[in-house]
Amino acid sequence: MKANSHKQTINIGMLGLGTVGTGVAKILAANEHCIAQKVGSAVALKKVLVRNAAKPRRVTLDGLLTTDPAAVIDDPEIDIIVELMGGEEPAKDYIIRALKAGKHVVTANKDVVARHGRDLFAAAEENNVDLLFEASVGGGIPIIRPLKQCLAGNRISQVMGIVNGTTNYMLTKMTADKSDYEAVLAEAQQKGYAEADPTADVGGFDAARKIAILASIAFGTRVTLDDVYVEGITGITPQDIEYAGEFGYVIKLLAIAGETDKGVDVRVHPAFIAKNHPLAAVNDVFNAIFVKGDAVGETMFYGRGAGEMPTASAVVADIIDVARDIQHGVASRVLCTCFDNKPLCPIDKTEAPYYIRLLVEDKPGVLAAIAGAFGCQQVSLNSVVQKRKVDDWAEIVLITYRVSDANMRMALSALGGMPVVNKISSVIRVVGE
Ligand SMILES: NC(=O)C1=CN([C@@H]2O[C@H](COP(=O)(O)OP(=O)(O)OC[C@H]3O[C@@H](n4cnc5c(N)ncnc54)[C@H](OP(=O)(O)O)[C@@H]3O)[C@@H](O)[C@H]2O)C=CC1
Ligand SMILES: N[C@@H](CC=O)C(=O)O
Ligand code: NA
Repeated sequence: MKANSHKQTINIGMLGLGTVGTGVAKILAANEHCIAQKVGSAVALKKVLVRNAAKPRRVTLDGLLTTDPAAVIDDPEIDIIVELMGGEEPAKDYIIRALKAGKHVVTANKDVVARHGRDLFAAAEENNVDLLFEASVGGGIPIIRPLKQCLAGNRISQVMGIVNGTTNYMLTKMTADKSDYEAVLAEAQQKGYAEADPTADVGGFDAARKIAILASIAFGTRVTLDDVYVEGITGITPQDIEYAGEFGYVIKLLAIAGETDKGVDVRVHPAFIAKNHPLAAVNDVFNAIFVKGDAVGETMFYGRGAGEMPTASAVVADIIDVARDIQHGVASRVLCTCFDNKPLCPIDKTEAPYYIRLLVEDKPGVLAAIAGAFGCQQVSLNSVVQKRKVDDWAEIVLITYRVSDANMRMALSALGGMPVVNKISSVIRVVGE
């Protein structure tokens, strides 16, 4: 340890005291002694920015709350800014201001990292400070640090998993208890899993931000939110969940990134996944991320992907890492790792088997006509089921063999134009076959 850089107390300025901020304050207080042992000095909250200072809080932080961002960011005694406000602005502005003021930054904000990572890392590098964001993906699961450090000797070929706790909680309850969509979303919000605007969760954008961050690190090329193909779970119905079960699958919202010969494939969409696949057993708020490397082979990271204490666990670990760097007089050791500029694989070049549910006229020859429309686009049918009627229409459910997204779109467009087809109710990819 460099004697001249040793500090008695490392001061934290926190921006935000909501679900995660409250967890961080609790851990810093409860584990004060062992954190101090690990760092070699005290680590203390000095100021906390909130929007509404009069709001009741679940932690007592007498005299620390402020509604003035400058009182935190510009305080010369604050060493580390911990940003836990969420959203792109003003969070991005505050982070950049802090980095430019020579402060280290820890954030859980995937919105900012997924869209503005390049600017943030440039500012951190220019000012020779740390920028850590372990909580931004997978909540309490270690995944950023493993990818950047523990697996740094590998060429990573695939990262795939469940990275949104809210939707996994919802799909689990909708599958196991046949719970109503709106009711389970409200439960996930009440438990502190959902984003301030939960359309980011159910629309797939939260998972898209996370897979953009993971893909950037895994493949060493900048992937932003705008590069990710996104479908959420808003169209998933109890009928789809039931049919999935009958065919031997469960429905999960998957985030997938792979380096292929067509480019870097990065997408988020609901998927049928076989009941015996390890991801099928990842339930409730749990997340799991598979990473495949050329040396290590397959690894899987599993744990709670959202919620107060698991997320705060990752934030506090980052704070400890930065505090150790401060005590050792080092910084910005592992910043941006996007050394390449790789092309992206367009979604229409990806391939999968598909589950399709549609309503058609209930008369002879219709099934043959539908099979013919698929056949014209090289889509072969693996299984076809007709189980019930909806009003006067026959509900047909089918699973195709593997086909390109482009061919599937053309087949669906042809089907949509057929007079015997009333409605294409659902189209969901099958993954892991
Ligand atoms: N919740 C979770 O499970 C996880 C969250 N994250 C990320 O962590 C971050 C925080 O999430 P979470 O704790 O759930 O969010 P909350 O909405 O619970 O808390 C946000 C906090 O920030 C404060 N705040 C928001 N905007 C401003 C502003 N403009 N000026 C001052 N204060 C502001 C709020 O103040 P006030 O209290 O006065 O309203 C509140 O204390 C987000 O980036 C989120 O994506 C990451 C992983 C998991
Ligand atoms: N809303 C997010 C919170 C953690 O990132 C989720 O549900 O996973
Ligand atoms: Na994490």
